[in-house]
Amino acid sequence: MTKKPYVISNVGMSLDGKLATVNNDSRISCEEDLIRVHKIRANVDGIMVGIGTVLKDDPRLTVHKIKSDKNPVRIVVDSKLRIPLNARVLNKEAKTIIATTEDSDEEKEKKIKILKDMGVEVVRCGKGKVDLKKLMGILYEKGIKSILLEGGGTLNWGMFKEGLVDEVSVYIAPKIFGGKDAPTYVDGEGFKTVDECVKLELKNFYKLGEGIVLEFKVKK
Ligand SMILES: NC(=O)C1=CN([C@@H]2O[C@H](COP(=O)(O)OP(=O)(O)OC[C@H]3O[C@@H](n4cnc5c(N)ncnc54)[C@H](O)[C@@H]3O)[C@@H](O)[C@H]2O)C=CC1
Ligand SMILES: Nc1nc(O)c(N)c(N[C@@H]2O[C@H](COP(=O)(O)O)[C@@H](O)[C@H]2O)n1
Repeated sequence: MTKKPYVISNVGMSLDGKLATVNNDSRISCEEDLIRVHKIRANVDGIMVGIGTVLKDDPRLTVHKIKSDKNPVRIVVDSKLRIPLNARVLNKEAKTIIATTEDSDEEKEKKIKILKDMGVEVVRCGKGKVDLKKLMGILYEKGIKSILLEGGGTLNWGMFKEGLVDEVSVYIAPKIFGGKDAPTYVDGEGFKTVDECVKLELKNFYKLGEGIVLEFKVKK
């Protein structure tokens, strides 16, 4: 495989592995944990989320919980180019790359032009859905050598399935959300057998606020 950025996957989840409640309330991390996450943000070249997260959370994806003179590049994986033009991730606080497919129609080409005029970079790879392996190679060539992957569950699945995640850190809040339709840390279709699944090596764990942080290396 061509060179790729080092990818750290981070989420805040309930004890039952949910990223949000069935009504999409995703206020899981305590303040101490958000500060921990922003320290990671300040030390990576890129922060990546899926369009589902942008549509539901309208995140800023900047370093705003701690002082930092640098904001990483924001990367949104958005196969069908659903990003609203007023999304906060498109503001001027940091550079933004939208990764979309090579699929084309008149409306999509118009939107790409508007995004480019706004100063947003659009990268195209894959058909039907974004080719995440190719995307990683493209981002590496652009100088993005490390990425904090901040979800959601669909993009996390895509990244784990393709073997693109190197490190995992999760904050587990002592809460149970329940709900079979509530988003989980890793959604998608899932691995069929334990043999196929992603294996992790526990590196560190500690109590933070009322929850716990777990840190793993992905076994390759
Ligand atoms: N508690 C936490 O730490 C976090 C919670 N969330 C929650 O997660 C939920 C959003 O998650 P999802 O709806 O799953 O959306 P998502 O953020 O995972 O985005 C999914 C989108 O990724 C795009 N995509 C393109 N190529 C792909 C590929 N090859 N593989 C996978 N995805 C690809 C598709 O356009 C797809 O619709 C929200 O409820 C949000 O609040 C999100 C991030 C962190
Ligand atoms: N670490 C963590 N804990 C939670 O409880 C969360 N809900 C999230 N969400 C992620 O952070 C993004 C919000 O970023 P901004 O503060 O707007 O910069 C959100 O979109 C999720 O990716 N993370």
